[in-house]
Amino acid sequence: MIKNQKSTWTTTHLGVVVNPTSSKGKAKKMWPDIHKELKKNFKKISFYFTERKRDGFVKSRKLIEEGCNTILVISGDGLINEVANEIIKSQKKIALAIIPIGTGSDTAKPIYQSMQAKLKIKDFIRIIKKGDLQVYDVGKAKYYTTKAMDTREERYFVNIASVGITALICSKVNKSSKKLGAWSYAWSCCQTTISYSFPPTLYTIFDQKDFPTVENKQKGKEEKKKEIEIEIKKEEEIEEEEEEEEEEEEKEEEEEEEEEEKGEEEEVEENEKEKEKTSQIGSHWGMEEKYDISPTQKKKIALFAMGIGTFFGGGMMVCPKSVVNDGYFDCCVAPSVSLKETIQLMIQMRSGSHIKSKGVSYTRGKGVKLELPKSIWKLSEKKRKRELDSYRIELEGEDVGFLPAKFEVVPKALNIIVYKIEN
Ligand SMILES: Nc1ncnc2c1ncn2[C@@H]1O[C@H](COP(=O)(O)OP(=O)(O)OP(=O)(O)O)[C@@H](O)[C@H]1O
Repeated sequence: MIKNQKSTWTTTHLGVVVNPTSSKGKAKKMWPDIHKELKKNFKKISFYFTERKRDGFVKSRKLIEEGCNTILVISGDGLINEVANEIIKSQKKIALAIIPIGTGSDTAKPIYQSMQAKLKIKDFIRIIKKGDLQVYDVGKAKYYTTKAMDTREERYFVNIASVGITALICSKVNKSSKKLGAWSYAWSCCQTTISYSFPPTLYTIFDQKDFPTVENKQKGKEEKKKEIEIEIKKEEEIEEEEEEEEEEEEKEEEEEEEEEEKGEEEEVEENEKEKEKTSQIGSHWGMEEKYDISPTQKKKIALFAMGIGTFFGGGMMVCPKSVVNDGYFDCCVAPSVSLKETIQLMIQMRSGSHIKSKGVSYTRGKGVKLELPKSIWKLSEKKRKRELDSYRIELEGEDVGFLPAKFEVVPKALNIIVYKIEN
């Protein structure tokens, strides 16, 4: 959903970034026709083709330096994210325009949702020239880029960030050739759902604001707090049991392989040191001082999604109530359930009806902190790295890193040229 906050924008110098590999080369094929139309409508145009992954950052920086006041992305969600990051970082008023030619193209869906017919190149160019500008909030994510947790990165997102099964699916889709187009998601979805381990995750929502549902109104604040406390206790009991099991497993392994024993002990010591390092960083996220904190919850989750926008995974309405400039993330937390229920949940996501399902929590917040359970540090490095696959983060469909991580809303940070129904 988009709340009306529009102004009109005149493009004086148009910059264009094209991903020639997007949607199996569709953007490259369409470029000569698009370029011809652009030349008819804009006096000054600069354009670049991206040559490799992350090249969108470099090419959009060049366009900003050349003085473009609108940058048009001809591609899918991944390149939109790269260009949006450079526009935000430049702190200049530069409009983002999109011709969505991606496998998923989820970011652009709400922008063009009110259009009934399939858009033609001429339609997109007319929209860009008309320049109806919509101000958007963006999310700012900070996370580890490696499983070794030696490097961190900060990156903005315009649409959705998620952790859990979806992030693992994204990593698999992006490693695949995407030959199957939209079916790539479905195929990786099936493979991942069958093997996913639903690890316990700690999450804290800052400045939480629940949606005014009948259920939420009836529950007093105290009652809710009690519920959470009970839940945390239950989860702690589960984790204690799991820890015991893991310890037993480790012991067995140690007995079997005396050689490995020494190495493992050293590793655990190393892990403890790393844990200290990581949790120290975790305690200095700088969120606690800034916002009201809701109690940290520990749950085995299938998914935690934060949305400025609505869609992910090639058309799934994971955050159906999101408003792009209300200053909040919509936060959707789906619990760990059976394989059958997980598939049902994914089907419901196509219409957004999953938010009414039992166990799904749907709320809003200005910030989110997601952390690893302590038990992960008791695992050997090999096992821990394997387990970290379930703690991946995806932004705009790009598999970018791992927990622990923090996410904050940056209000009204980006201007996008959108479609507007003509009166
Ligand atoms: N020339 C290139 N060669 C290889 N990868 C590229 C190239 N240009 C861009 N990329 C990378 O391709 C990835 C996917 O791009 P993009 O998201 O735009 O297309 P898509 O995957 O078809 O669409 P969607 O994300 O909507 O499914 C991005 O990570 C981007 O950095």
